[in-house]
Amino acid sequence: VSRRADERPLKPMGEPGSRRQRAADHGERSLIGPPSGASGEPPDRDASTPGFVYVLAFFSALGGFLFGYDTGVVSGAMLLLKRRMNLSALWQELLVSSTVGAAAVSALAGGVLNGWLGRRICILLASFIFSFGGVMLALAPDKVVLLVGRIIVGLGIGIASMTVPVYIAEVSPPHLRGQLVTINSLFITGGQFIASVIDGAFSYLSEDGWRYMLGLSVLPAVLQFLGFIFLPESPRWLLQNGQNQESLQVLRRIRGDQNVEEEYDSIKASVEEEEREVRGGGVVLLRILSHGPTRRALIVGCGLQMFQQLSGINTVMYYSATILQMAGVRDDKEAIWLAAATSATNFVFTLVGVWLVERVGRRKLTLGSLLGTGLSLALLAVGFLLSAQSSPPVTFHPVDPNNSTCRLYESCEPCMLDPGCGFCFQENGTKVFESSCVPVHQASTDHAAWGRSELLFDFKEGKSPIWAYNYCPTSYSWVVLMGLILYLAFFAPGMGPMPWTVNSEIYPLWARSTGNACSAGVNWIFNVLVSLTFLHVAEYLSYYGAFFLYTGLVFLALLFVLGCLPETRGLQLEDVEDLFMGQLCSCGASSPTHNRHVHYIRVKGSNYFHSDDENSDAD
Ligand SMILES: O[C@H]1[C@H](O)[C@@H](O)[C@H](O)[C@@H](O)[C@H]1O
Repeated sequence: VSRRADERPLKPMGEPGSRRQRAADHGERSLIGPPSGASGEPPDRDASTPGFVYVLAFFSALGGFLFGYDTGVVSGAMLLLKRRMNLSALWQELLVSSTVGAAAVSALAGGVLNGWLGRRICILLASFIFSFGGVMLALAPDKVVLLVGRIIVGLGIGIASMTVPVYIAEVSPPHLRGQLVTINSLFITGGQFIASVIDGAFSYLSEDGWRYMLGLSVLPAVLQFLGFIFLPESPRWLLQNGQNQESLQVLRRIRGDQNVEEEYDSIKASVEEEEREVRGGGVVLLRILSHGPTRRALIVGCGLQMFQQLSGINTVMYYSATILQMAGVRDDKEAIWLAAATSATNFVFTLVGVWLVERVGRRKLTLGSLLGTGLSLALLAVGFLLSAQSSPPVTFHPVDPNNSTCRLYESCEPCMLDPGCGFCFQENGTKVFESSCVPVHQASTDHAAWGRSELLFDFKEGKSPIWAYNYCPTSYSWVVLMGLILYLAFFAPGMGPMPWTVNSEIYPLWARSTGNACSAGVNWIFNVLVSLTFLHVAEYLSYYGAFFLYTGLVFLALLFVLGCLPETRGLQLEDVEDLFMGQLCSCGASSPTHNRHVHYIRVKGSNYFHSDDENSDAD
């Protein structure tokens, strides 16, 4: 009967019996020859990390770019498409959410594909799917082909979203892993930013602009496909699949003149031990659930991804245009460019995350980010609350031919929360006058169903009324705007990238594909849930209520991370499992590397560690 791993006590790294020690023991039997770094001096990591690993990270992260581009570009494309193809609200919703839905399905299926075909083939497959879907979208003759294209692109995004972080984590040296995996998230937000710029640039081409917007993603997809024809498979996957020589060759290629023997031994020992421990096969997910440390890792991984989406990032990104309209930006074109500024903020602050991840570690970065995100959400909510309390009254009640609900509202707030109505008003400086609540046009939310000319009749010459759909004019918009900027500045370095980074490193090799598939699936499922429910939540709780709700969820996330997220910085992937040996919610407190950054050096078959205080800062 095999020993249950969750019954094993938590062992400090380097103690006899830890993975590291087992790897060192295994090293004594190594066939590869004496280690080159056995002098007792820590290896000069910066000098010996070859550029090739950055090339690998770049080509892989193009998958992140496509993820960001394809999810980001659709809002701008939809503005043109809904007019060109006369799309109903249902079709618009379908075209937007089908991609995210398809990504959820393919991320879940990606686990099996990853284990079976390997990371490299999966990335090749994803870039092929992206290219094919992109061509289809660019040439689409009608909305049905568009829908099929969007689903195909979504399938690519799902596979890429779970494979790329795993691949980067598996090829990176431990001291750079966090930074390189976080670059994938940087590429996601970079993709969203470029998409918003492309949306802005091509919005002037009202005829065919959407074809360029949707089709341009083919370029990075083809670049990634070509690159990966020449790039190697992950050495860890190769070893797991018995291709030992190939694995060693790849390790030598990606580590340059560094000593690869210890890493090779460590992976090999880990694979062998896993084979013994998880002998018997069966469904990997069931094995994960019945094995304490991996079950706990899965809870942490999925919890992080769930809370990332429950923090409302995609609502805030999507809603930024409306927030800007509240702040007085009334021109459509100007709003599009300012929305690009929002995604630029998200991008720039993700860069801060790349810089911080190896300096402060995943845990502190996530905690700090959550704290700031929660406070910014509260500020956003207060901004919306103040705006609601000073909501301008309806002063003009035109006769409603259809007796719609719009005629019942006395102020802008309930009127704008009703998806069937909009607020029509005149403005003198910040003073609102001659305002009414009228039904929105069935085909487009850009104008009212009727009554515009009737209203115009009453208004002063030369001044046309402003049509506000989804927002109310307010003098507290600056509070909301500040909340928005602070939100992005805090979310982007931590809660944006860390769920992806942490998931790429917390599972043992046998559970890595499935663990990442599940957590990426959770991310996509909550992405759909939050974006589809936002307007309904706002209808019941009002905007400030919705943002207070997100604030509460971020507070829960903070407790979750505080209790359950261990620090993985600087550890070899094979050692991370040891962090989950203890109780789930003691991870933060009992992490063996807490306040201690372990650095191992092999000396003639035995090992010891240098602490951070000595000479091994990972910067
Ligand atoms: O990490 C990413 C990033 O933060 C994006 O901005 C967001 O749109 C995604 O949903 C998220 O997974």
